Order: sequence, then structure tokens, then C-alpha cells
Amino acid sequence: MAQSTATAPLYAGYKPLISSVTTDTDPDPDMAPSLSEGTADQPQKSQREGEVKGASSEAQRTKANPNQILSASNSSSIDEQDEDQVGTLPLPLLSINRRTPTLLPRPVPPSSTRFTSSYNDDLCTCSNCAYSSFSSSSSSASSTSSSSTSATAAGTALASAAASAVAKKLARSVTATSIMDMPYNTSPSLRVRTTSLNQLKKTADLAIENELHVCPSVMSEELRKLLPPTSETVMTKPFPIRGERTIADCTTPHVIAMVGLPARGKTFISKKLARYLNWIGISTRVFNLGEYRRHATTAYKSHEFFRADNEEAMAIRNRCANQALHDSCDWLLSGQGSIAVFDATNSTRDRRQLIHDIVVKQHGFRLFFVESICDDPQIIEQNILEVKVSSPDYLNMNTELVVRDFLQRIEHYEERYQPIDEVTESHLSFMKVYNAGKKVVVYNNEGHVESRIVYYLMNIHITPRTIYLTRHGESEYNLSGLIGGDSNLSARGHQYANALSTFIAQQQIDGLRVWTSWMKRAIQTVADVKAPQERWKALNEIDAGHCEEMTYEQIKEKFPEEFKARDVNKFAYRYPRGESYEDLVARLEPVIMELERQGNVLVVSHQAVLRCLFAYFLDKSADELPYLYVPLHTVIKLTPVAYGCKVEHIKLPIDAVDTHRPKPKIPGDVSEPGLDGLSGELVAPDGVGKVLIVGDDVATATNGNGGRVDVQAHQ
Ligand SMILES: O=P(O)(O)OC[C@H]1O[C@@](CO)(OP(=O)(O)O)[C@@H](O)[C@@H]1O
Repeated sequence: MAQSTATAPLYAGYKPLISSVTTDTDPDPDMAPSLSEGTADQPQKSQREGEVKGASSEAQRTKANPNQILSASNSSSIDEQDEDQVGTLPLPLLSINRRTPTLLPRPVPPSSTRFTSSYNDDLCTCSNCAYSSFSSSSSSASSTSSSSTSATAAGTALASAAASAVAKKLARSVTATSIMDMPYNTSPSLRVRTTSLNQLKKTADLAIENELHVCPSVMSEELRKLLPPTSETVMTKPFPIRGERTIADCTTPHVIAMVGLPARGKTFISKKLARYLNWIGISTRVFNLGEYRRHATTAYKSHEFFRADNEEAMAIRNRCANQALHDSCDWLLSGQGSIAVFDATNSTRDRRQLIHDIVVKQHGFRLFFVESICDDPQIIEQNILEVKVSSPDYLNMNTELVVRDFLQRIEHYEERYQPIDEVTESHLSFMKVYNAGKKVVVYNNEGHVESRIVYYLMNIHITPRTIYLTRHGESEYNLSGLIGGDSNLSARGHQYANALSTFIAQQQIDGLRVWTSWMKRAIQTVADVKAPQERWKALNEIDAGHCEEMTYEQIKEKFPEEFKARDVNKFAYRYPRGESYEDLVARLEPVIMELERQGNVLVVSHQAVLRCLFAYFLDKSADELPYLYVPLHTVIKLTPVAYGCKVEHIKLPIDAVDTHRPKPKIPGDVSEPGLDGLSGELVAPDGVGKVLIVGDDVATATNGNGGRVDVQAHQ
């Protein structure tokens, strides 16, 4: 609804031009009352002038207010618009006017079937299928159609109706074409949409140029391709990208409420899910009830606190739950975020009903429950040992005591636990994950965001594994400071390839798989690595478009404004005819999804691509992402632990140039330090990361042992 309200101003100024459409004697006054305002006698010349004037003022308006364009560009908003408003656009109506006499009479559909979003349902103007579109229409429509072959007065009226209908359809196209005037810096998502809207414009032009009355079913293949998108032809990217989601997919805030007994991995799921959603551009925050409880109470003493008959404690727990839930909703209401994950046990029906009342009934948000069910004692014990022993609740308590206390805590919850029930809670939307993903049940899945969450949670696993990330060896272009391209490795790059294969062999990694981009420098780097290899085009380096194979200095000289713009917002900046980091994240989503499914993997890719992958594992923001330090000749070892990821940097001792360009203080400045020598920092997040430099023996072995490297000091 908000969308159609927002689109209204786009049409507001066009009423006078409607007067040019006079042959439309639409029998249905609801359809387009404004269409009857004009006269048939106005000369075509003035009509054309009006047409041009209208078009240019439309363009100006469009430029002036991209927000309106946003609304208009949304295909659903176009489809849902008030037909009156749509019918007021001038441009194609004139063309239709000229061609009206050639239109064949055809049946008028019942008003309820008119102007649906698919052209297959449109009024068809060819004699071939006068009946086909509306074969199920009312009998009066059918009887009208029986006389369609004779050019009677009724037929003429019908032809006008048809012309009007087609005009309206084209009016939509013209509404859409105005989007082509959008400013260059419009969000990438809109620019992608423009592609399909360009098609709409061509549709209008071509349809006018060609025989407008030709039915899609008899149109040439080429012309049909240019028709407005239908559910079959609609052009979208495989994955929407950051920012776009917040506009399009996530307009309704969501609360994801966890359900389950303690030690069922709820916090693991919450944190991991939030990391993923933030990475794909949906602002997400976890509200953990345990933290509220710790804040509201003095030091935790024992499981007694969680007894169902401990009224005092129960009052505190309920207060904390209310507070956490209200904070989640307030955060969503403030517009800072799109998804709040309410990480609590929510283990009774009453609690879930309360959440539903507040989230859905009071605020009108979407609510999705994720219940984690686990009856595998091994998984539960592992969970307690991994995350509960180090919990602030159990500071300085020995492991055995912790396990015993925690198991008793679980028992208290079990007394009152009511798993989500499909019958009594059939109004809820939820998924159940059994034994860390062995089985998944989805119920009342309500939309795109939920679907993505379900898909993601179906892919993650908790089997221990390690991911190794490395850039290719130093390339010839790295040596000369050129970006992009597809050059070979330098001599030192080949040395790194040798050292890497030895290092990997030394690690004796179980079931290792090697993934590389399609670029020569990446493939050459793993030539000697003994493991199954896969090439991913998605791992190719960022496409620098017109700036490919140039140095930063050359870009600055040739495209100074572009160069500066990239420094201002490196994440969102898209190279002319190339890509942005934002695009990269979208392109890499399938890679992340597959990485989540896999065991041990070595990924050999490029500076920008690895920054994106690294940011996912390290939960880095869009601002930090394009500046993460990913130096050459260094292996980044990622080991998932508890709620995060352990990071180790293993630098193999082969020199390489430093290609990192830190964010300059002044956008566009290339004189900043950092272009030579080490400029970035190896990231050691949360104190768990380590920088490891492999000993000199590797270099010696590389040089003096026919490529057989003896790697040792990397633990
Ligand atoms: O985004 P910035 O910091 O420019 O880094 C990306 C650049 O890194 C480079 C090297 O400069 O990657 P790589 O050598 O890993 O393929 C370029 O090809 C690429 O354009």
C-alpha cells in the first residue's frame, strides 16, 4: 500500500494530456474515468508536442526524486497501482489513437479479469485468439465475441476498449521508462532493474513500430522477448544484494524467536544466523536472554534458580524476557535493523503466545520460531563442554561441577517444556531442527526472508573442519602494480606455489578439497597441490571494468572522479562496466553456502574476493570489509570454535609485493604510505588469531631441494 501511495505524485501532473485520448469509449466508468475528459478532435501535432513536453517533464521529475522512481520501479507496485492513475500517462496513448482503426473488434473481459500483470492475460487484439484470453469470461462477453468478425458499431466500441486497454498497458511501460533517467549513483539494485525496464521501453517502441494488435501468441520470438516481464520472463539477479534486501525483501521487520531446552545450540544458531544475515546485507541483532538475566541478578549460584517453583526467580526471569523482547521490538521500530533474533528458550506455549501477541498483533512484524531439538547425548555434552564451562555463570568452577549443575538446569526446563505443536499452535510460523540438522521441519513458511533462513540453517553443520584461504602467488601484474587482468605468476609466485603444495601436504588434511578461481594465477598456484580441485568462476577477482589492467595511479589520472568515489565508499562503489564489493558479496553467496556444507577446503582466490569471504567468517562490517588485510604468500587458517572462528595467519617465507592500499585520509590520494612495504595489519580478532611465520628452513628447502619443501615451524 505504501508503494502505491508513493507512486501517486509521479502521475499527478498529466491530466491535461489525457484529453488527447478521445476514441476510448470505455464502457466501464470505474476503469479510467479520466480518459473521458478529452476530445477526439485535437490535432495530432499538438498532441505530439504535448507528448514530448510530457515526456521531458517526466524525465526531470524522475531525476529530481529518485525515491519516487524506487516506488515506480517496483514491479508489484506497478501492477497494483490504481488503474486510473496508470491510465493518465500520455505518451503511448497518442500512438494508439493513430492505430485504433486497425484494431479488430474483440471481446471485452469482465472487469475483474482486466489488466493483470501477465501479458498473457491482457486484452488480445488479434483475430486468432479473440476468445482465448477470456474463454472463461461471462456469457455476455462470449456473446459479444461471437460477432467479432464483423466490423459493426459495437465492434468499433470494442476496438476502442481494446485500444484503451493496450494503451494502459503501455502507459505502464512508459511509467517504467522514466526510470531510465535515474541518476548514475542510484542504488545498484535499481540499476539492475533498469535493465528490465529498458526492455519495457523497447517493448513500447517496438510494439508501436510494429503491429500493436499482434497477439503475443503469434508474435515473433524476438518481439516477444521484449514484452513486459511475466512470472516466466522476469529478470532478476540470482541473489539480491546488500542494501537491496533492506529495501525490497525486508520491509517488514522480523523477529526470529529461538525455542528449545538449554544446550541445544540456540545461541550458536542465533549468532551464526545473524552473522550470515548481516553479511548479505540484512541488518540483524541478537538479543540474548541469558545476558539480560545476568545483568539483573547477582552472581549465579546454582541450578536452583531455574526451578519451576522458585517464584522469586521466575518473576525475575519473566521480567528479563519481557525486557529483551521489548528491546528487540524497539530496535526494529527505531529503523536501525530488520531482523531481531530473540535468543531464549521460549519453551512454553504461553511464552510463545505472548511473543506472538507483542510481535505480530501489537507491532505487525513477522515472527518466525526456530526450535532446536536434540536428543543425542553426545551433542548435548559437547555443547556443555564447549560453551557452558566457559560461561560467565560458571566462572572458576571445575568442569565436572559445571556439567552436573547444567544437566540439572536442563531437567528443570524439561518439566515445563512444550515443543511447538502444529495443531494447537497452527497460527505460528516455524521451523524445527533436529539433532543439529539431521532432520528439518518447516511449517507456515511465510516469505522470502524465512526461506533464506531455512535454506541457510539446512546447510550449516557442526562437524569440526578447517578452511584455508590464500591468494594466488605473486603475479606478473602484481609486480607491475596493475590491477585485474589474467597474468601468469612471477618467479616468486611460482616459489609460493611450491611452498604451498608442501605446506598443504605437511598438514595431512583429511578429505581436503581445493577450490580456485578460473584465473591463471590461481590455477598455477595449486598446480602441485595433491587434492581434488574445483574451479569456481564465482571466485574470480573483482571485475574492475574500464579500469582493468591499469595501476591505481593510471586510474587516478584517467578517471579522477571515479578514483575518488571509490575511496569515499569502497564497498558500494562499482567500477564502470565492472563490479563493486557489494556485487562480490552477492556473487559469493553460493560459495559461502557450499563452504558451510563442506569439510576441509583450501580456497585459492584473490584480494577482493578473499576479503569478502574473510569478512563473513570474522563478522566484519561493510565498512571494514574492503580494507581487510589479505597479503600475498600467506595462508589464513580458519577453524570454527564455539560461537566464532579461530584465525591463524601462516606466512610462507617467500617475498612478495604488498598490493594493499589502505583507506587514504583524503579520497583519491595515492601518496599515502602503504603502497610500498607492509601497510596493513594482520587481523587477530578477539585475541584468538595468531600470526605465524614459517621458519627460514622452508625458503632454504624451496630453493635448494628441487621444490620439495620441509615445512615445520607453523604450529
Ligand atoms: O579492492 P582493491 O583494494 O583495489 O583490491 C583488489 C585488487 O587486488 C588485486 C591486486 O591488486 O587482486 P589480485 O592480485 O589478488 O588478483 C587486483 O587484481 C584487484 O583489482
